[in-house]
Amino acid sequence: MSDIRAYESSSPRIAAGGEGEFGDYVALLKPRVMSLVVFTAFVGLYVAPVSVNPVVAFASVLFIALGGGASGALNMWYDADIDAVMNRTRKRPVPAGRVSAGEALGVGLFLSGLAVLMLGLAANWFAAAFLAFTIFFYAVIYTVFLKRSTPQNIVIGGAAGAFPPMVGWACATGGISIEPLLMFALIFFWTPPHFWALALFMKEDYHKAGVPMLTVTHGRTATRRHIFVYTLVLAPFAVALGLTPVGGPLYLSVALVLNVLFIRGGWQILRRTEAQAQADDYRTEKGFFRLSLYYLALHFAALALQATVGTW
Ligand code: HEM
Ligand SMILES: CC(C)=CCC/C(C)=C/CC/C(C)=C/COP(=O)(O)OP(=O)(O)O
Repeated sequence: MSDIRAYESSSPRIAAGGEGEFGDYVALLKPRVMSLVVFTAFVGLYVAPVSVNPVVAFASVLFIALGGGASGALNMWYDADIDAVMNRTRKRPVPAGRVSAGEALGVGLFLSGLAVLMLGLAANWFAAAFLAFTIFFYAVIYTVFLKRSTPQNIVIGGAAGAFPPMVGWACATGGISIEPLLMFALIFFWTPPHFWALALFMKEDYHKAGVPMLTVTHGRTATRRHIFVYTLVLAPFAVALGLTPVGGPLYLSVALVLNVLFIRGGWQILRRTEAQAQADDYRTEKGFFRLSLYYLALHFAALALQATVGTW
């Protein structure tokens, strides 16, 4: 029996079905995380060198958002057993018994199908197929296979979160080129420091749930080293994007400042001892996690602004 089915049958409220309210179904779609995913998809579409009918653009972003949300519901269906154990996630609708696992699966599958179909009709079938692949990557490759089996889970799984700007670009152009590939690289190499910073101050959660996050398998010192190395690997991709046709002086200046700050943050994380971190309740690590969110949002905001005022 899979973990999730074992969990469902041991939980009568879940097996019997929940009494979810509208807000619970919205929570299934992980709206806060997806907001940044959707923003990167929008920017991918917006900066593409093809003018898109505003209605088509709006519909495309809406259906990408729906697909992203659907993949979140599928993740919550499969991960209900893990989510029930971790403090951060135990109040989610499925582990808390407000929505049944079956319902989460149904919502996830239905919205995935709807989003892919509608994106195909609104934009093009290449973009729709790419969206379908992205949902599959997050809900199946990351959630089902990688998350529980390897500390490289989020490194490889991070690709799912890095695809949306490519999907956005594909909506506008019907294809892919170097600019969306660099946007992909920007998110792909950003994800490990983003997540491992959080894992540093939430290690107990993952340990309890038996999820092989790097902090659990290799310890915090190794995780600190990994974070710093990724900030170094990330910077050239972020800056290189500014040298492509979607770049310009504004983006480049923002990227330079953000990458200096991010590398400095990674360096501070590296230099900290566990005793120091515990003494101030992981203040630096929490600050670095917050910085990671600004880092990505501001890169994409700068790209959009650059496209508005004019690129190279
Ligand atoms: C495999 C890749 C990733 C992992 C494992 C990961 C993990 C996490 C976790 C565990 C949180 C904690 C807070 C929460 O539950 O809300 C979080 C927060 C967040 N993540 Fe990620 N993340 C990943 C990729 C991404 C990507 C690609 C984006 C956007 C492009 C993103 C955007 C966010 C945002 C905006 C938050 C803050 C949510 C809030 O306000 O609470 N993450 N991430
Ligand atoms: C368009 C489309 C399909 C987008 C998908 C984008 C995507 C995969 C974003 C990654 C999101 C994310 C928060 C992963 C968290 O890992 P987790 O699920 O292990 O986190 P948890 O512990 O909070 O459940």
